[in-house]
Amino acid sequence: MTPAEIAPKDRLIVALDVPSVDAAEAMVGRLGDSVTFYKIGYQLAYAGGLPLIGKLADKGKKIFADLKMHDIGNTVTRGVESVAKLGATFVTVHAYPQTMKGAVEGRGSASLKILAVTVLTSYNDDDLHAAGYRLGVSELVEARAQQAQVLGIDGLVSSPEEVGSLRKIVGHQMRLVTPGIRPAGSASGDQKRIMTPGRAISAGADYLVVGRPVVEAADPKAIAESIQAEVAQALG
Ligand SMILES: O=c1ccn([C@@H]2O[C@H](COP(=O)(O)O)[C@@H](O)[C@H]2O)c(=O)[nH]1
Repeated sequence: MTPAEIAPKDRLIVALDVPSVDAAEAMVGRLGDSVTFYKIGYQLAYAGGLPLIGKLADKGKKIFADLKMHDIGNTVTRGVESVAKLGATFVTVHAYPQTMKGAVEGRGSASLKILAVTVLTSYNDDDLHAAGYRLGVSELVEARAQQAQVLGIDGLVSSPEEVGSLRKIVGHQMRLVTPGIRPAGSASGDQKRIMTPGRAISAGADYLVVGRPVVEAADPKAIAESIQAEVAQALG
């Protein structure tokens, strides 16, 4: 599927950042047919949420397993081989060369797509320097994107702020998936590189990941639908 063929509604990925499988199933029930794509990350995965991948996939939903793997190459390869059997559409690894190489090997010819997390959206230049990096956010994101492309990674996770420069590097061959999305007026929380849904799509993002603004809303379905409407408007 080319990016242009992705329906506006399918571009919203709701992060099921909730404490239990029961809470996740209740949220999916409240969102109903409005939301087609879900992300399962640390909070739910470590609360027994991995079997939900197959369960939701059987109901026609797409699942992004945001496991952010990072280990020695062989362990990543074997981990990705296991995830490939769960029914997820995307899985994340951190964008380190050995890790990405191991992940591509583990994916083999499976339909699972590997996304490399470039620089977490809660980081700015100061955070990177404090962690011992010489490069700033934009330089590190670009360097990692180039490595990811050479290694055969399917897509990149970055903030929407980097999407314009990433498109110039990777063209339309790789999916660009952006957390750090905040509808106008919503709290940024710990996110430091943020954008509204409409601006992120106009910048060239393929998918938007939204957690707290949806799952902590009084009416999650209404917020999800308003984000999808903003996406559709930005796509024209
Ligand atoms: O760089 C990254 C990579 C992953 N995430 C994940 O996305 C969601 C965002 O949730 P919000 O509540 O909308 O901030 C969350 O699950 C993160 O683990 C990210 O934010 N940044």
